[in-house]
Amino acid sequence: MTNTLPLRTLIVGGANLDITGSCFARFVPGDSNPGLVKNSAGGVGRNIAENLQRLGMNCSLLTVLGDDIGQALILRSCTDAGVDTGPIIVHPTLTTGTYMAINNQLGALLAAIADMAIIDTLTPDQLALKAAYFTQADQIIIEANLPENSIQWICEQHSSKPICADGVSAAKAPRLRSVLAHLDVLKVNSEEAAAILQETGDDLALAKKLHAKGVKNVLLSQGPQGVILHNQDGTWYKSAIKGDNENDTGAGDSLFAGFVAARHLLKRPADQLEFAVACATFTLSSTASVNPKLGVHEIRQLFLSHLSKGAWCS
Ligand SMILES: Nc1ncnc2c1ncn2[C@@H]1O[C@H](COP(=O)(O)OP(=O)(O)OP(=O)(O)O)[C@@H](O)[C@H]1O
Ligand SMILES: O=c1[nH]cc([C@@H]2O[C@H](CO)[C@@H](O)[C@H]2O)c(=O)[nH]1
Repeated sequence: MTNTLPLRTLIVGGANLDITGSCFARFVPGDSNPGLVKNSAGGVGRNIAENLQRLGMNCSLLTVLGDDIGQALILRSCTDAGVDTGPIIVHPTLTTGTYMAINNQLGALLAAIADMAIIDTLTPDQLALKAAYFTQADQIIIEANLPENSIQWICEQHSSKPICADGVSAAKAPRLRSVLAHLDVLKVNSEEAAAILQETGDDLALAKKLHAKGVKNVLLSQGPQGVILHNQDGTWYKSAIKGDNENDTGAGDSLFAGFVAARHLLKRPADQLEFAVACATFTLSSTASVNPKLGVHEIRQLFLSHLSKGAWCS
């Protein structure tokens, strides 16, 4: 099997400096907790780009960075992975997006703050300056960090290309509400699905409603429970894999990227979902927001050795 997917993918979205503090012992609110604080490159769009590139796709990242230390870290992370940074815009005064997360001693998120004012400058006018990257792309990935009018602009201008989207957070996911009918794949968790639909319900019911609103493939992640895929051909479930959980951050981004890549690597939806879950598990075992050791070969060896050769596309 070849591990190179020739598809040129343009990812438009956020890039952050992730500052993650993990407690050594039980978290005590209102006090200083001994622990480990780590900086890593993050942001949903950037994470997806790095994951996809490491899985063999040909990725360009369109985001906006400040002229600061975050820029250097993020550019290096992309370059190390092989992501094309050509479309990236540098803003002269605003600070690079920053995400500050506090994890408990098991690596699970307790609270986080996302300071991403800079991404509001990624307006349709700015995106239009990068027209060549949109034209060259075989598929486009967007996420809900983007301003709503930019999301709409991309979906209207490039409706002939497959567009996949990530809901990011319950606060931002509603920005995707008006473009659901344009989406080939939408990755959400339960809270994001409910926020888009403005109603609650069980996860399968939410996934079905998003599909009824025009999303072709709904990927609804359920944390430690696993994930649901729903499309016109049916519904698939995959349980999460229990493993060493170093850091929750980025598992969903890796799941999404794993699924997008797996659709070109594996024939059956059940296997594609299994590949995606394996990517999420692999990320959870890393202290960074993306596991730098990710690769198709690694996922295949560690998690999918039971699949026959015929399950793979080539
Ligand atoms: N505690 C866990 N144990 C095992 N697997 C997990 C755990 N938490 C998450 N996962 C895996 O990661 C996937 C994505 O997790 P989750 O549903 O929390 O995504 P998310 O809400 O988008 O998270 P994030 O915003 O941190 O990326 C799940 O579908 C599951 O496969
Ligand atoms: O509003 C946001 N919160 C968090 C993130 C990023 O999510 C990643 C984890 O899924 C993490 O890297 C953070 O920067 C974002 O891009 N926007």
